[in-house]
Amino acid sequence: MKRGFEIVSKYKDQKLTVPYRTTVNAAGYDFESAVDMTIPSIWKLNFLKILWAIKHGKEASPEKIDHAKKILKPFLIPTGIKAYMQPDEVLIIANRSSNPLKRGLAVPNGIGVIDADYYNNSGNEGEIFVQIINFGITDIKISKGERIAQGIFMPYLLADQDDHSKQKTRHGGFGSSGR
Ligand SMILES: O=c1ccn([C@H]2C[C@H](O)[C@@H](COP(=O)(O)OP(=O)(O)OP(=O)(O)O)O2)c(=O)[nH]1
Ligand SMILES: [Mg+2]
Repeated sequence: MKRGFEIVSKYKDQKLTVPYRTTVNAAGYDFESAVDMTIPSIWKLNFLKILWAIKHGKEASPEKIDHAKKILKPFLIPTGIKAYMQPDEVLIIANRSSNPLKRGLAVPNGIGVIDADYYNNSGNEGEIFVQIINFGITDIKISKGERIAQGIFMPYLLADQDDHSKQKTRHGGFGSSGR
């Protein structure tokens, strides 16, 4: 077992498909969305943010601010997939090139870096999410089973100055190691 994909336990009975390549020499394994979801247009989201700020201004309570942050956050599409690989390998998540052209969907982090130690981490079992922003003017519906991004396994190199004392055990993703 060198590298590959598994379905995370939360989705085990939901008939998900593990990522697959669609042509003989494709570098990327296509990932499908694990859920139906709508990605609202960023224009609409920003408009809502402005309305919200005008309404609540500085007087908003911390609870209200938390609520607003929740509904206005960038969208993470769950894939229900985790990836195992060798310790000196990484899985790069890249957008499909058709997404910006046809649907106005971009990956705001440019590429996603899925670390080998993300697999089976204690926080979220290593579920891979695709961060997506809809820069178009209409909301976009994503259906369960629709291909949304692709993952490419790569080897990575260490620097001469690599400092073990800075390295902790991973317990999640998306800022789990702090700011
Ligand atoms: O598009 C992405 C990018 C990252 N991740 C997961 C896997 C990765 O191993 C982990 C951490 O990613 P990264 O190091 O890029 O983010 P961070 O903001 O530095 O978070 P952390 O503090 O958890 O390292 O989040 C995803 O599921 N999808
Ligand atoms: Mg990190």
